[in-house]
Amino acid sequence: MTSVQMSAKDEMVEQFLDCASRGDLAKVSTMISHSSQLLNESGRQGWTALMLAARNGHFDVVKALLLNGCNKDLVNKSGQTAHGIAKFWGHRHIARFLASSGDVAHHGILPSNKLTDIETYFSREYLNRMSDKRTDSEWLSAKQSSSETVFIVFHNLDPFVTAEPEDIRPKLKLYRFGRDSVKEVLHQSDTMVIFLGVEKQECSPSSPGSNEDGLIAWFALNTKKNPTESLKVTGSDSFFLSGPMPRLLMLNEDEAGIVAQARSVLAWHSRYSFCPTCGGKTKVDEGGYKRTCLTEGCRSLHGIHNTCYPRVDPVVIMLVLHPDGNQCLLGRKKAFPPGMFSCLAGFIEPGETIENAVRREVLEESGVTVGPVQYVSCQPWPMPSSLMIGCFAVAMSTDIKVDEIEIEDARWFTRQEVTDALVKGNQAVFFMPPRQAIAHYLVKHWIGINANL
Ligand SMILES: NC(=O)C1=CN([C@@H]2O[C@H](COP(=O)(O)OP(=O)(O)OC[C@H]3O[C@@H](n4cnc5c(N)ncnc54)[C@H](O)[C@@H]3O)[C@@H](O)[C@H]2O)C=CC1
Ligand SMILES: [Mg+2]
Ligand SMILES: [Mg+2]
Ligand SMILES: [Mg+2]
Ligand SMILES: [Zn+2]
Repeated sequence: MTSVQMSAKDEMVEQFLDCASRGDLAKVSTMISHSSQLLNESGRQGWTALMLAARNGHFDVVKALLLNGCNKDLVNKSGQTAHGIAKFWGHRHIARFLASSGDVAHHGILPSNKLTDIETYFSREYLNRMSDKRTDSEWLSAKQSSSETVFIVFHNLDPFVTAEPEDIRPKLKLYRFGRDSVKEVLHQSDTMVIFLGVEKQECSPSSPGSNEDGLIAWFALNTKKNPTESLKVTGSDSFFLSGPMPRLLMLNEDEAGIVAQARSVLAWHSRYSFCPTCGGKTKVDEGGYKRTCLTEGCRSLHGIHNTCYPRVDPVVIMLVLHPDGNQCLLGRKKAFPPGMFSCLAGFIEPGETIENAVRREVLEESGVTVGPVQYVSCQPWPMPSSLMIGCFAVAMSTDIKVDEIEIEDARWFTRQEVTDALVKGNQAVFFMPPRQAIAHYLVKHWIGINANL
């Protein structure tokens, strides 16, 4: 190696150590991404970047260095580790972090990556959406007139259901109408009709000859006026499932997914009557999955516009885990029923990754800094059209400062406390959202109870 190369390397190490010492996280991260060998380099007196960052209280830099795999056990010429240095200079969080869980990703704070398949309520796909058929208007109208087609009916976005008395836990079933029972409603001018899909072959073995392709199509209708009088209903215990939440959580699991799909699309139609680009009238296309502007020359008619398609709002919902691995962070929104605590959550903003949304929302709502984020599972939430993205997140700081506008209280709860809340129900000091909510799944998964139970 020539002396020029040597000095270039020395210069880079010096620059790297200087950035760590000053807490320049952006520069440190860029330099590591170019040369990970820098991580364990040392300068004067054997001080590494980790020691310098720990000395000067730069938590973010310490975190980044560790997450990138630097060795936290190195000692300088005075025999000090980064942990000893942080402790000596009074940076409590850093010392605690370095001591107990410095190498967070590998110290078992996050449950193992090997997740059993978590199937959340609203996520089961009972139907095959057959999106390729949405543009086949002939096929769609043939299916609408088929006697085997199933229609489900909503009134102001509330599904028409029937009680299943034979079940131990009372569950509601969607009332499945035939073509003739909804004929009148289908022809009313305020009725919105959308195509949902066809029954998967394994749940409806085709009976040859009964109809052309043997596929049983499902459609959903929504009306503004109460259509009860025009519907032909047999049996007595059937009704529109109206009232406050958690009414939609009372459906059987197979059909909850159908309602998630239908209700979100129907809610979109009920809210986006006019073209968001020009304010003009629109027509419904593609089996209800598109609204096309009727104004000639409207910009929304060229290219793909998200104003024309049903919306989905991504939300992060996260169980924040304490660096000690034994506590999790739960909070209370003012609107929650007294005594209920849940995971923190928030809408993902434009141009934001899932991980950054988790970090931002947790910091905004609780003042806690988050490091590693791990995706766990997700859940469609059709009130009206969120996708709840469930994650675990490891806390890098533990002091709580709630934002007070959104969250009225946030606390660390031990494994034992959340286990009691899930198992003991009313006798526990607090309670969690019902088992159908993804917050419940996340907590169960963390404490190692089968989340699908
Ligand atoms: N199942 C559970 O345990 C929990 C579920 N949630 C759900 O997660 C969702 C998001 O949580 P939040 O804490 O309310 O979010 P958040 O923390 O982002 O705050 C909500 C505020 O964000 C703004 N906002 C930004 N984008 C929005 C959008 N697309 N739609 C509506 N408001 C938007 C509004 O000002 C709103 O008041 C809500 O639908 C909530 O019901 C929230 C907490 C716990
Ligand atoms: Mg929130
Ligand atoms: Mg928020
Ligand atoms: Mg927000
Ligand atoms: Zn338009």
